[in-house]
Amino acid sequence: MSKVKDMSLAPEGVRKIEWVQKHMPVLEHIKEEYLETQPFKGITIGSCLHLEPKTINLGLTLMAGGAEVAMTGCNPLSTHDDAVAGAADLGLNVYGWREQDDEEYYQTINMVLDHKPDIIIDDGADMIMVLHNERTELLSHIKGACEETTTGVHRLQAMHADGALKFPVIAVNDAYTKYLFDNRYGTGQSSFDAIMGTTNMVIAGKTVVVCGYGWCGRGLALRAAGLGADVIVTEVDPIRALEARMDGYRVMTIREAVKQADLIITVTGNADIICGDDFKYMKDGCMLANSGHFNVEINRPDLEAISTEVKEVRESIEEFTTKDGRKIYLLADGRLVNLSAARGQGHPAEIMDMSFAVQALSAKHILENDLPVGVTKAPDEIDYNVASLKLQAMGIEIDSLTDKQKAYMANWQEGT
Ligand SMILES: NC(=O)c1ccc[n+]([C@@H]2O[C@H](COP(=O)([O-])OP(=O)(O)OC[C@H]3O[C@@H](n4cnc5c(N)ncnc54)[C@H](O)[C@@H]3O)[C@@H](O)[C@H]2O)c1
Ligand SMILES: N[C@@H](CCSC[C@H]1O[C@@H](n2cnc3c(=O)[nH]cnc32)[C@H](O)[C@@H]1O)C(=O)O
Repeated sequence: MSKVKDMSLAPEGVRKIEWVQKHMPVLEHIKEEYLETQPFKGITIGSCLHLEPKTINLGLTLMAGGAEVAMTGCNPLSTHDDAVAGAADLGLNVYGWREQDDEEYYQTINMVLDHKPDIIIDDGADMIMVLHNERTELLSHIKGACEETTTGVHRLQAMHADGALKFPVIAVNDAYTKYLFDNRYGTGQSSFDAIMGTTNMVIAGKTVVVCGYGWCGRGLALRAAGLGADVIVTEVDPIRALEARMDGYRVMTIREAVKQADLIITVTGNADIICGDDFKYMKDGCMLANSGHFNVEINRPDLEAISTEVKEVRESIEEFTTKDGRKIYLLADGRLVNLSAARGQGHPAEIMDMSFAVQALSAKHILENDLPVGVTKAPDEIDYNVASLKLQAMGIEIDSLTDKQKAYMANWQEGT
């Protein structure tokens, strides 16, 4: 069963799915293995992930392993209508379309839950919240869940600390083969890809402010510098601020940074990073984008409050005219720009290959192990397996420790 916008888009969706499959060798390897071993026979898996070709390929991998798969999106703007039509054609249960309102967004989450999943794969924890708040009759059926992103992991950890979480969760985000590549290089590349595609503007010579120097912020700052920008970082963590400075960026408060910015990108996972009077200090023409979470990092109501007019001047670009006559541009409604902008394609396939390989292996790990209620990291074996398969696919060989080296490293007596 499926609910999508337009099934006539299926052939184009299938073409796009086939393209990413050529660039997701680790997931394809797992798919072949699952086809033989059928680890999910009799199991239903429900997912709430950005619905686009790479995610559909994860769904197909789980289906190849014997699962009944039901999927919906984790963001009202990130669904690709052709990819979901293609997914429905290929036998997945898929519910979603681009530009959902809040009601439709939660309706389609509930449609997935109607399949009575044994395992949940979430991105941002919205599906897990619906399960705990509204669909409590399904809780005892759930064997466990996998969470894709930093903010989702934080929400679930907070939930567990309150004693509210009712099943085990694997923090897929916290796997090395996820955050070191997806959050850093994925967000760095796909955000600029979306910003440049949306605005058709140059980055070289601009002052770009990156708010938050976590894994995503590091990737964004690196790409901004590589594209020729003058990069400013804002932080609240003194260690990360120091690291940003020694990595070569200017570091200052947001109030100072907004005065100099041509482009500001928030990526903190926190709310109100740009709010209130910050908008009053911005230069005419300043552009704002968020690559973090939801649409709360840039406070849109505060920007509206100082504006006399708001209009869409180009796809995914709104122009706010302030009372003092400046123009400020907000991209993709302040939702994560790399996925929500009409031109946002999300991370490259080679990157999602690793993130989704960790998802596919973690789902199997939940089934095969009696995990405690709480949030745990994916086991190291999964990480090393994914990294080794990725290196192999890239044609890269590395050395192994000799017995003499192993003995040396285990020995505490040998000195200078
Ligand atoms: N766009 C994407 O595709 C994508 C990919 C991965 C993660 N994410 C999301 O991006 C966000 C960041 O993820 P991460 O892995 O980099 O997290 P992280 O925890 O590694 O980094 C977040 C950083 O933001 C800083 N911060 C918090 N409040 C701040 C404030 N008021 N001002 C300045 N800095 C502040 C923190 O100190 C921290 O260093 C999360 O919401 C995550 O879910 C998005
Ligand atoms: N529901 C939240 C989730 C934040 S998305 C952040 C996650 O998106 C994931 N992501 C980035 N690009 C893609 C993609 O192309 N396909 C599927 N997931 C992606 C990535 O792994 C990251 O952890 C929101 O919409 O605001």
